[in-house]
Amino acid sequence: MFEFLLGTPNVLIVLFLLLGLTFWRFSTPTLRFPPGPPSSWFIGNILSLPTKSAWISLTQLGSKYGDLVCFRGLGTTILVLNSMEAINDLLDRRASIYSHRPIFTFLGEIMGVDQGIPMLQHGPEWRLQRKLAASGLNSTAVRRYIPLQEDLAALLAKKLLDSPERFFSHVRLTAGRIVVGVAYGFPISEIDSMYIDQAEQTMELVGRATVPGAFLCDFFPILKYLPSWVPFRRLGAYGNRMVSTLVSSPFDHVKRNIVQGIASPSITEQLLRSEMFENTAEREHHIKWSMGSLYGAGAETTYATTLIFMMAMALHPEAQHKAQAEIDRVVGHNKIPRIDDASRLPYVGALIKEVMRWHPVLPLSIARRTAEADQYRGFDVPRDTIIIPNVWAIAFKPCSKYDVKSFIPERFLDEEVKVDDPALWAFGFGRRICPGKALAENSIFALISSILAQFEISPIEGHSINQDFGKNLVSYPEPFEVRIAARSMEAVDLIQARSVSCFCL
Ligand code: HEM
Repeated sequence: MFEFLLGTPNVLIVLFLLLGLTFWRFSTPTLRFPPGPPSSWFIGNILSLPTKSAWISLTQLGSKYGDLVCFRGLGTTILVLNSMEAINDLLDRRASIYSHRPIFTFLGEIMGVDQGIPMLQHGPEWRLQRKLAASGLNSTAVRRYIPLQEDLAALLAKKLLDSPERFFSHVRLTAGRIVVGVAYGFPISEIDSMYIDQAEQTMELVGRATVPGAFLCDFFPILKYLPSWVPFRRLGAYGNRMVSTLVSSPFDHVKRNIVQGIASPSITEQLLRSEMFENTAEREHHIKWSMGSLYGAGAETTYATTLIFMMAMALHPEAQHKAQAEIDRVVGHNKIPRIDDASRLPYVGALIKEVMRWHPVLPLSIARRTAEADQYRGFDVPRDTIIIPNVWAIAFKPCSKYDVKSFIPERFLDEEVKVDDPALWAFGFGRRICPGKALAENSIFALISSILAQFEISPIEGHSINQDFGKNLVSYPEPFEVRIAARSMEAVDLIQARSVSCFCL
């Protein structure tokens, strides 16, 4: 688990553990904490906190202990929220207390990721960066990017036609292209060569750093002062350089394009051109980091959702065929739905909601931290408590009529049952709700409806579909194989013709 710390003298680790334990034991006044797994006097119950695929075990613990499950030890208190009611009460109605993020020493401080929106603490810098992002991502502003999203969906269709077996990498590239296109406006050829590869390598390291326990300095921040030759410090310095390049180079590129008069429309271009503000170094820093946050937050989630859709379609042909029949009937046979057709396609809408419910891509949302001590339902919640909104528990809340484990889009069309709409929980809560929600919803509709209209996804004969999922913060499917084939010869012609008419090439 602590592989990156190899080389650190073990005696130092033991010393820090003992110091932490002693401090924690004797510095906590008697408080009333929510229930949780049994505690030992010395180390509390923190070691019972599941790390991999934690959402499943935490949901099981929720059935035993209720909406609130508490873990304590090593100076840390973690409160898991297992219901919409508890999440809304705290993250929304008490947003001034519950909107900080946990402090990740390795990812945040050492790699420098804490300068962008998702990891910034609730305060003036975060507010400013969110405002900049919202100016280009609100539901009106994102209409500007509909042609780009529809073009990229068409290019994905062409790639799926040419080399269907490489669908993982095609979908990943498409999800990245959308976010980079919206944030910086580069043509596709430039995006691929100058951005995506480097972004993916950086995200790989970021993914490793979000696994709890991967870096001991997240438990004992004092370790960050160890000399720079210690392996995890060297890796951190390397990560810091990658993050810095990822954030700076596309921003500088847009600036140069503006000077040369060749910048395409994008959020960065719009912000830099704004006549209401002077582009001081400080404002440029805010824009650079606000835009630099979008790839990490927006590409993986869109990628994961599309892959989950593909797996679900191969496993549930009846739902796929109903959605295809609706598209053929409403939009027309051999026509690709436009994003503006979404409201006319209720079954496709329900299928997308079911994809998001069946396997939420951020099953534990993104954790928060309390800014001050609080009390809830008669329990104490100390300052700096880590809050985990377990949205998996909401997705899998038992339902009287439909099996929660089955893939049944109809549950969202049935007025007799009340199922919490993923639009209300999959994108987070309160002040920190996902600022990319409107863009993401358009992307997901464009990609999924285009694939449904033009392809048939099915299992490969003689092969079972691997249904394992990643266990990190963003949980996407492990490699699986499916057959992806054009629905007809007319569909092949349509895919060819549409892909050459893309303006973004
Ligand atoms: C299916 C797609 C997506 C899902 C499921 C998703 C979900 C989420 C969730 C759960 C959060 C945490 C909110 C909270 O703490 O309450 C979040 C934050 C965020 N998302 Fe998204 N997101 C998606 C796509 C996008 C896209 C396309 C963008 C941008 C282009 C984006 C940008 C962000 C940013 C910047 C944050 C940090 C907000 C903050 O900390 O204040 N997301 N997202």
